[in-house]
Amino acid sequence: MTPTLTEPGALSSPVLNSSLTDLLRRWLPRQRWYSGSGHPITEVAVAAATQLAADCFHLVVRVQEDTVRDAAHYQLILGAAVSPPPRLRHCLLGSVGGPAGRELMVYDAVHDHRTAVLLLDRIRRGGRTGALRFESMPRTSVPADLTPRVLDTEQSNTSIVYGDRLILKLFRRVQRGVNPDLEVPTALAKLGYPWAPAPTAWFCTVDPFWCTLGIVQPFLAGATDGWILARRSAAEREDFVTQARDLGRTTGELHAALARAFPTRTPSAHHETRLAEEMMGRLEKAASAVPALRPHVPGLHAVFASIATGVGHPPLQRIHGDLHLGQVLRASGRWYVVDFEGEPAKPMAERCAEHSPVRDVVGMLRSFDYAAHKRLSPRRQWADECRAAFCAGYGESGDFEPADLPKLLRAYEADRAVYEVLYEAAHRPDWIVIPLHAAARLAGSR
Ligand SMILES: Nc1ncnc2c1ncn2[C@@H]1O[C@H](COP(=O)(O)OP(=O)(O)O)[C@@H](O)[C@H]1O
Ligand SMILES: O=P(O)(O)O[C@H]1O[C@H](CO)[C@@H](O[C@H]2O[C@H](CO)[C@@H](O)[C@H](O)[C@H]2O)[C@H](O)[C@H]1O
Repeated sequence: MTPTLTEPGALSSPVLNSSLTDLLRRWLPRQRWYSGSGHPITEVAVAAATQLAADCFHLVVRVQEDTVRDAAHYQLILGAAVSPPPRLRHCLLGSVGGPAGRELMVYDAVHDHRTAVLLLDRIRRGGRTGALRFESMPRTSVPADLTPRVLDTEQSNTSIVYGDRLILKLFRRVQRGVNPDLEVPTALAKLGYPWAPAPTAWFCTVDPFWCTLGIVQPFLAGATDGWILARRSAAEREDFVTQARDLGRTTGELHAALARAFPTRTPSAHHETRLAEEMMGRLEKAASAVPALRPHVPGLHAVFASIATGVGHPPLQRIHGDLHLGQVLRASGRWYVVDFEGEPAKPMAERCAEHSPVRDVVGMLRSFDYAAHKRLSPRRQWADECRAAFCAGYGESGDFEPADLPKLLRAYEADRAVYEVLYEAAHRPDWIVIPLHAAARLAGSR
């Protein structure tokens, strides 16, 4: 019989635990979805473990980084075997000492199709396994026997597509509470809003705290994401104005639906002063982490200061929170919006709070800028046309005309570019030139 990670006491044995956490300390920072600060990891600990199968464990691990105040938690599903099949070679973490002195190879079992099948089956049946809770929407059912494939797109989490009918997103960095990617589309579906796939099922844990771990939605087969479409169009010098205007309209409609589904708030008298201070604070932090941003600090400060005296602000409301071309899918001549998780690096409470809808507008404006950047394709005019068309479309269905709020738009765009500088520094240093270029433009340095 194959010894496994799950033999009684094996995972909790100090030997295995320490060799597993040593492996994790090296493996985690290399994962695309790891959202560390760049500081060295000082401690990794298994915060909760649930056995899913004889050779497969669901784990929540706590990761503490040097000089970072709060530890982060990540969801992992790990398998272990004395000699895993070659198809799992690409997702091996390394070996740990197993029971009876035998070496076990540990792998990221999310990439094992047996685990993917097991997970969907577990979700389909509902109920509990240890600390895990599996739930479905009333009057929905999850089909059985769908063939899984792990998506290989660039993403912050890990998604598995089942038979081109369902998509399961497994959140990697998890935070206490309901994830807005479950909360928001569920509330939109209750209103009958059709342009965000409605969750079919989900699962959560109660250990080490209550949090959403994964959601299942219908898969929009044949859909293409906006980033691919826009990049293709920019590279081939094709017109994207009609799609951009339609996307603006979709964003305005989305905000109108969100304002019906959740409370809205009139900004206080001091809102813009506080907002300008927050933006300056984020800029200071980013500039101390990324020296290349420093020359633009005075110019960006002036941009933020320009809103501090009050420029008139639309009501605050729930928003998408991380809207860009990769979050919209074109299917049957319509745009659909996905991924309501917000900026993954922000604390959950902040992501679930009311914000300015202008933030989503500039998210998309920045995305057109990315798609047309000369590193990718030299088309400034293409971006300007798309940005104008998007704003015009937004004005047709949203509560305000973006073009009427130039100072606010510029300040929010600069704030988003500052976020992107940090994001690229952490994940794609080769791309940092794109938001740095925007920071320079917005600061008036070029
Ligand atoms: N319902 C869906 N139908 C088809 N494709 C989807 C669906 N939801 C997400 N995707 C695809 O999966 C990718 C990653 O999903 P997303 O929710 O953005 O994950 P992450 O938060 O990890 O970045 C998207 O860019 C999109 O291409
Ligand atoms: O993984 P998420 O989709 O939640 O968002 C994160 O990753 C995005 C990149 O995959 C990042 O978006 C940035 O790059 C895009 C092109 O790849 C561009 O269209 C966006 O405008 C730009 O912000 C996003 O910021 C980040 O939160």
